Amino acid sequence: MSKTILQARDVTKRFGGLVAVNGVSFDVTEHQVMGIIGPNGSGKSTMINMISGSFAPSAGSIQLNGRELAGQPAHKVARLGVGRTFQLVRLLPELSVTQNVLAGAAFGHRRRWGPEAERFAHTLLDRLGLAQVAALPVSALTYIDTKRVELARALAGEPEVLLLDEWLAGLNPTELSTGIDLIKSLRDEGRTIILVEHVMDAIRSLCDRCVVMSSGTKIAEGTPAEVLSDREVIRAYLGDDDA
Ligand SMILES: Nc1ncnc2c1ncn2[C@@H]1O[C@H](COP(=O)(O)OP(=O)(O)OP(=O)(O)O)[C@@H](O)[C@H]1O
Repeated sequence: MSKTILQARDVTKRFGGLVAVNGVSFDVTEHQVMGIIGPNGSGKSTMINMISGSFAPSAGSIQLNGRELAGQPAHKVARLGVGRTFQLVRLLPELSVTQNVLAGAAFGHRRRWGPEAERFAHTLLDRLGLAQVAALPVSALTYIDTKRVELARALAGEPEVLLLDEWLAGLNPTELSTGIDLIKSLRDEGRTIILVEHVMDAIRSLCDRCVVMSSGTKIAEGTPAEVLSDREVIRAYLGDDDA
């Protein structure tokens, strides 16, 4: 049986009177790609932000390999083994691609500095198709390349779990198929990934399992085929009249 890497139990987040995430539980096993899907405002990003330590849960537990993440600050969570990309790219635009990736290596799960970090960064840049632009400032890159750098920065810390928050958003159809292939190649390497995504083709082709959220609550969990044919899920996406 596969080993559970991340365990979320009864996780709740309140913003004042609003319950953005309401008692959500799920497990992610080693080498699994878990999708968190649901309509706009259903609590997906809030869930990711709690796993990565950007927000402390109001209640519940999130464990990585048995260690509690809930309430830990983001830099500690990164050290413990959670790497992430952001919905809106967060890089240091004036620094070069390589320097951004080195920052990821220094502050990630397995700390690396100096020549060792440089070697590792260059391997990653090659791997992600960024070797040609390694010396350029991030501000000079195309949009998909900034997304690649975000991924390289997250991978440079060698996370045990990689969180992708709408990494494919904003890509044109050609870039989208390149982006899906890139995430597929990460999956094929055996990485453990949690991704929030709206692109259904990506969910179908990338995810082993999905958690579906609606109004902060988990309404379904299963393979993409199972959840996308679930009546309650269809109702949540399309509204009552269409279900
Ligand atoms: N920092 C915050 N303060 C107050 N309310 C927030 C905050 N962050 C999120 N919310 C609210 O929590 C709810 C869930 O938002 P969240 O961004 O998690 O949804 P989502 O499923 O990721 O949406 P989308 O698909 O549009 O990105 C929304 O009602 C949102 O307005």
